[in-house]
Amino acid sequence: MLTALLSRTGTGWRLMVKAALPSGDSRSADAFLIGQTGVFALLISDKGPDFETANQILRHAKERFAGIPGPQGRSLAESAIHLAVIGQGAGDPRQDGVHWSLTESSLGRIFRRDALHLDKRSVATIAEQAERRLRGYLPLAVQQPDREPSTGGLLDVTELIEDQVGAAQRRPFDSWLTFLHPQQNAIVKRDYSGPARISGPAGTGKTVVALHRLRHLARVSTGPLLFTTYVHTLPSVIKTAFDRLAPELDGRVEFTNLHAWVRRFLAERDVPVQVDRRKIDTAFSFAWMAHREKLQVIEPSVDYWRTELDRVIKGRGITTLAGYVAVQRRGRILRLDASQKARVWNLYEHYQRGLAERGVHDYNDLIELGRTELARRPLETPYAGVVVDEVQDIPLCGLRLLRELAGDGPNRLLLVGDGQQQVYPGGWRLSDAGIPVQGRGEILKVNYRNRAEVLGFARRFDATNRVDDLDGADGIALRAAESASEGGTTETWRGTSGELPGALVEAVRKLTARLDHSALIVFHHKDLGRCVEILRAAGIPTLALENYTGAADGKLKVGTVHRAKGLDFEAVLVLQNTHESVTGSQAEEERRELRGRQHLVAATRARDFLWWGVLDDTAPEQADEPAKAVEAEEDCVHDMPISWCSLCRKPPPNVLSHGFRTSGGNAYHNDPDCTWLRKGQGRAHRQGMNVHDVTRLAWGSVAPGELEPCEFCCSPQWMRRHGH
Ligand SMILES: Nc1ncnc2c1ncn2[C@@H]1O[C@H](COP(=O)(O)OP(=O)(O)OP(=O)(O)O)[C@@H](O)[C@H]1O
Repeated sequence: MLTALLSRTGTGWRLMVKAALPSGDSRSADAFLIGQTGVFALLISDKGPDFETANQILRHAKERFAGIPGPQGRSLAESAIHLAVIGQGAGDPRQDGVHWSLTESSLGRIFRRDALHLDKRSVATIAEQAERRLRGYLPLAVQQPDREPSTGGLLDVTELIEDQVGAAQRRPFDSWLTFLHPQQNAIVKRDYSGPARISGPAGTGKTVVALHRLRHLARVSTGPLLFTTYVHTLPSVIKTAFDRLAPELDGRVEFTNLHAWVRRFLAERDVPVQVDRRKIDTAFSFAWMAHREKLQVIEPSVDYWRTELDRVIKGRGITTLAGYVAVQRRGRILRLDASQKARVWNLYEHYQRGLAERGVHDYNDLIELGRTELARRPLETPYAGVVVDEVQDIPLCGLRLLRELAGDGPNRLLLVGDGQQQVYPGGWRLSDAGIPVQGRGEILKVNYRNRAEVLGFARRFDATNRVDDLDGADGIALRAAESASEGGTTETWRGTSGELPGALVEAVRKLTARLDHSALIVFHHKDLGRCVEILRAAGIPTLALENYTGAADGKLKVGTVHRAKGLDFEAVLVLQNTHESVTGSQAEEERRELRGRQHLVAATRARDFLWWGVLDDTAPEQADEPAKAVEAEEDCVHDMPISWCSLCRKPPPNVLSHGFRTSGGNAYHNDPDCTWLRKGQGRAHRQGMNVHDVTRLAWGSVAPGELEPCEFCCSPQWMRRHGH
């Protein structure tokens, strides 16, 4: 056994062995092995230690290695220290999450190159410190023969192993796996008597700390653990990172998004639930048709009112008009008096009837069903800990559910997020959800992700925080974050749709980062379609962010900011579209705030390089060019239905062949037969336009009259801007 360990010292591993073996001291390790995969306290024993002994040996190891300084004022994290028991009778190598059980033949797991956490310099620094701190241990190493290319024996074997794992070896070191800021280190182990909150600006390591803490909780508790978030793409990427941090905890922590968790829970309990996006949209469209006139005089945007239903009324679990009248609508700038709220309530009731008639639930209903079921019969095996990341985007009803799921016990609930990065509308106070965090709020301030140049660029965005980061107290803005790394590059571009293909492809080609460590982020689906088409034509491989799991695949990641939040990439390209209405209304002010936060999120996804492109087709001299007219048609920025002819209730004409006519705020086809649908459908697909409802119509899932104009496209401003 010792020979096998000694042989590794020829490839940079450092070994320290107890001076007297057997020592009869069962509270400390027989040996320590330090290398690029971490620090291993080794116990040579055929019979695995009991839980208490294993913890004691680990504790001893952590005490000896605690606080070993690393780069940038950080110190060695406990997660870098492992206990491995090596003997004859080892079974499952990841037995109980506290120690690894290995035999001589499975010893190689320690040396696996797909889990490199430390560079060679850090290994040397830690070993030097360890030699000073570990009394009673002797450093041992093989004599290094002069390494001729033809040298035979042991080193050849290890070189062979290195060759086999060459690809994995080349990956960059994620130093967050082993070195944490003292404040981060403290949060990982802190005991919280109730729900706790980690806030702090983008890139300050909130998620990193949450993962270290999950690992810590897994070791000090026995129940299952849950990591959840609102975004459905994030959990799988975070799981990949967690597997690198704590490979021994395989399966102990569940990573899933909130809605997926509720769906699974309801399925297990045989609670019928029917969520159908199309039917939900249809129910809303009908309700809107019936009530829009009364609401448009307050605020013309259909989006605005849908958000009011989703995020305020249903998102906050309001079920009576009196409750709605009384509520403070956090995150909404436009004030509504009681009579205006009564009009909104009519819309809500109509919508609810629509859902019931169609036998469907929306996403808020799903959460409420989950809450009801949980109250009826709590979980048989409660979670030992629940971590909620990107908490700022979770609706209030979701927060309530998570609180009920986690319970009030110590260390049960950890809420992680940053109000400046809210990419969906709305707002809340933690106290609204009955979650008290006083005295258990942590704020991280050192940004480790973005190099100084990138951080400087992102700080320019005016991102108003509309959720409370510390239950009433203000959070820390990105402007106040400290920068941990120098350098970085930013580039900007501004141009028209016609110039975009050349500029975008050039920007991608110039990337020095690997394509799969890079991403393109946009803010609207139609820009996404446009960019993907450009990249496809240029032969650049892409992967939609919704399919990204953190695996390396050689492809550029592409998606909207909603899918990119919480992630980071070495290089990021962002495409902003200047097309925004300018009515100066309060609702628009809210949209502008939201956009500011979304811009901040997009910019802070970049570690080293940020390309910020601005698509601007509004230059007056270009307005009359025929080619631009097609672009104008594509310029509906909403995911809502595209414009409909007020006369025949069919989709809009292709502006080149038919054009619009407006009267009294309505839009009419110029084509008397309104044949746009038949002619335009294929074209719409090809152009990556907002074809959502064209397709719905073609599938027959809705009747023409059920759909509504996109208020943005049909707005007088839009018409004027595009010469209609
Ligand atoms: N202690 C650390 N040492 C080195 N790098 C770190 C450390 N903490 C965080 N980082 C780096 O910063 C990046 C951002 O960390 P993380 O995603 O946890 O930040 P965050 O605060 O959750 O960010 P956001 O709110 O923007 O999603 C990590 O991918 C990691 O590379």
